Amino acid sequence: MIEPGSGISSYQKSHRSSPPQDYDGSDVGDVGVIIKGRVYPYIEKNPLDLISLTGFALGGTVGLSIGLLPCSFFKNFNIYLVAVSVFHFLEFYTTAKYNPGKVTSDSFLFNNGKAYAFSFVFAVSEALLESLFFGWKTSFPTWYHTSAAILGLILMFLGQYIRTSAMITAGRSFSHQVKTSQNPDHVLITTGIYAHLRHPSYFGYFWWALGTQLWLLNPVSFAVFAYVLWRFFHSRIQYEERYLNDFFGEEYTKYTQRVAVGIPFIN
Ligand SMILES: C[S@@+](CC[C@H](N)C(=O)[O-])C[C@H]1O[C@@H](n2cnc3c(N)ncnc32)[C@H](O)[C@@H]1O
Repeated sequence: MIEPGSGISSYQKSHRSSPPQDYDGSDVGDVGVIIKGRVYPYIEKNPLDLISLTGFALGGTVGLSIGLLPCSFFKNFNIYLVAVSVFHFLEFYTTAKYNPGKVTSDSFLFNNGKAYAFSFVFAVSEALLESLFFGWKTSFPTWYHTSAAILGLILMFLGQYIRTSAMITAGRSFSHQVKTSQNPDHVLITTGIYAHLRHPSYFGYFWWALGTQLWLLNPVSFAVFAYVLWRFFHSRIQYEERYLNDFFGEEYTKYTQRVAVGIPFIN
């Protein structure tokens, strides 16, 4: 897990003996270093062998899922695997490009807790089991099966777009872990997608995840995801906003009065 900033820079922590002359000593956040005025990822938290293998596995999953589409009996499942792979790839890529001081191998967001892994296995199991036993899953017999799948696909595109836009807009103020102490480079973001949604990356993920279950025509997982994700984001937003109020005071309070969250029943 990423440690919160503690006043002494990550570079100083890891290179206590002799920093190079072009190191300007600034604390850029959690794990990055500044060399010649540019922020670089901290190498010890970015094992290149693991990162390249993860990239290969994600690319391989996309390639295989698309390549096997013609002989797949449940094509929505192949597209689902593509969407999940693209999601995990974009988590790392966007952090690496727009927030390099905080990128680590955890930025792929695979180590996201037991509940996350369990919900993936649950959704995949439901999709595959039902597709074996229920014809409606693969043949879309009525307009509402087709409409649910199309709505799911739209939510997946929209949710992914909004989540990635949020990470790009927030830049160095974004972190996968909620900050409980303010880093020197943490500024309040209220522009771009944050002018329309108060927690766009949560909004994006919430609707993306529900979209995947509509696309898979997974009624049980859809209900479970809706309940679990709503509860998770409800408490996470309350927790996160306590610290944002501490960091930014009245400016943040005014922002919360002006901009909504966009997840039902979360104010
Ligand atoms: C996983 S990011 C999620 C950001 C935001 N909740 C969202 O959904 O787009 C969590 C970090 O973002 C920071 N954060 C949330 N909203 C912010 C804002 N409007 N400006 C700056 N930082 C923000 C929090 O302090 C937290 O450490």
